[in-house]
Amino acid sequence: MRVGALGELVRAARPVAHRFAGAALCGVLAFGSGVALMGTSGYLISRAALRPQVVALALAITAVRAFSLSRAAFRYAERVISHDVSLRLLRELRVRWFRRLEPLVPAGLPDARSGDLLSGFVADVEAVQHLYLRGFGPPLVALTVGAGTAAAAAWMLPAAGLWLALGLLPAVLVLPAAAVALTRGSASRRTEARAVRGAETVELLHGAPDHVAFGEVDGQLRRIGAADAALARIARRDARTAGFTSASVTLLTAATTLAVLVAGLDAVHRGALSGVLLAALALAATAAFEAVRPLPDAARDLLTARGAAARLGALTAPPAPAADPPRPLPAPRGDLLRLRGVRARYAAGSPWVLDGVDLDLRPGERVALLGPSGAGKSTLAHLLVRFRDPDEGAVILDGHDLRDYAQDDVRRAICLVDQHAHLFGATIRANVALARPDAAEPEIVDALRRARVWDWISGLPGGLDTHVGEHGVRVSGGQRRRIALARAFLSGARLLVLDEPTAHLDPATGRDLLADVLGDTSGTGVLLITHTPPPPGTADRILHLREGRLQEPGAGGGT
Ligand SMILES: Nc1ncnc2c1ncn2[C@@H]1O[C@H](COP(=O)(O)OP(=O)(O)OP(=O)(O)O)[C@@H](O)[C@H]1O
Repeated sequence: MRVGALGELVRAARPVAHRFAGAALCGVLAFGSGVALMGTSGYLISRAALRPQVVALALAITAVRAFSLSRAAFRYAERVISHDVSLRLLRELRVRWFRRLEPLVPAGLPDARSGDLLSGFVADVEAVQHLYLRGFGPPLVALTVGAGTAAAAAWMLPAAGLWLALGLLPAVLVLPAAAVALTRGSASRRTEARAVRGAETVELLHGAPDHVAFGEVDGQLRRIGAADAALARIARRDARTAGFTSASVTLLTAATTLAVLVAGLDAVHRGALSGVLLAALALAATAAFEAVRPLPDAARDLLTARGAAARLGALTAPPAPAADPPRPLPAPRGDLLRLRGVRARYAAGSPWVLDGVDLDLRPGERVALLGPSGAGKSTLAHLLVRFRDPDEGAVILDGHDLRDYAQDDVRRAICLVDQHAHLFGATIRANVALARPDAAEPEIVDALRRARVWDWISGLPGGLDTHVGEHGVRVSGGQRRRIALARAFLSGARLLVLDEPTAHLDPATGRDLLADVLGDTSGTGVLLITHTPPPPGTADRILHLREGRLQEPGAGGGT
């Protein structure tokens, strides 16, 4: 793993480091109690077989009781603390990665498919979370308990300690290395296969009508099936590896116990070890392997977490297309907007989409921006809400460059209703109130009325509380646009940028809507992006975007 990525992940865990240490300590005490329980039990049974006075067994009986209770108590505590750490880390990591991803999203993640993002991002964040509890925790516990048990065994009988150490070493070093070697490629292949399956499934769901219309459902299902089969193959291979390492640990346990037993028997015959300690030694050796059993899985989890961290790093590596200044200016009112010599393009060396745009939008002015498809109208709109910044020139709001304000403040002053305005899978009320969560119902109704959609909503059985479905699938394209428009009206922004608000509307409703939007006398400025000229007399100015520049054919409603 890159040191940077690992270092960052360790830093992210700093707030829960003491809890992690607590979980590891409880783990050590639980496994330690298990070893001690087995050892004292062996001693107790051997000693009891010699039929001493009960009082001579009292200490061993108490110790067995104490260790059986402490093992359960520490195991319980370890589980509670480690789950708590796990959930806290998950929250910390989700927020951390989401914060990184969020600034990249407005300008789009052109290389990512949404299904990939959905399955890959979530799974990767969860895998990184396991780095600590499954990747770092078990080795810490195993090393402490293994070394402690070997040392205790050596204290009783050096040969037993040596055999135990020799048996534990392959379980600590060789088997985890073998697990990593056998599954090296599978962690990334599994994530890729999962991402492909997620992407293809989302593709099937989103494109269902087109798949059905063009008879492509079977083809799409085959692609999902192939991704699923690839996942199953990887899972079978992983299961074989897990079976191999688990069986190997069992074999090592049996062989080491046998070796300790033989060494112990020899020592008993030589009189170097009391016979009642023989069973204690052998059983403690068996118990010590319980602590090292999770190590091969831990090594695989480390590998998976490493890959996940690398993918998350790569996904969020591109610099954000717009960033907040270190000390933002106070929020602008959003009165006067100026563009000066604005040039923008999507890649260095590619043609300029905007090539020297100058524009003044005075308070309350209503301007229509026309241009053929691909002329750069949406690109211009994105510059106004800082989804991206101009490559050259400046967008100036209330006398200051947009880049001197916090992005959120700019978006409160200038509200964009994008071509692809999104409706969330919630009620109409929630979708509109998103712009101003404290808005009263009459304000929401008023916004919907201005967007010319209230008549339809008021006739619905659920009214404002009608659910629009995921991505607004239960409402028509035109209704979706108008609900999004109502959201912009409710926002209270001083300048609205409306990208094709009349798409999907019948000509009469479209005309009425434009007349309402442009005829608004509340002082809100409007930049209307459209392919078709607005009704005569409604816009203060009509501008044309051609070859990256704005041209003004004349004031008024005609073109
Ligand atoms: N994310 C992007 N990456 C690369 N090129 C892009 C990107 N977005 C837009 N473009 C290109 O920039 C040009 C302008 O696109 P833009 O969406 O601004 O045009 P538009 O005038 O809004 O078109 P329409 O009226 O069809 O919506 C197009 O040639 C388009 O292919």
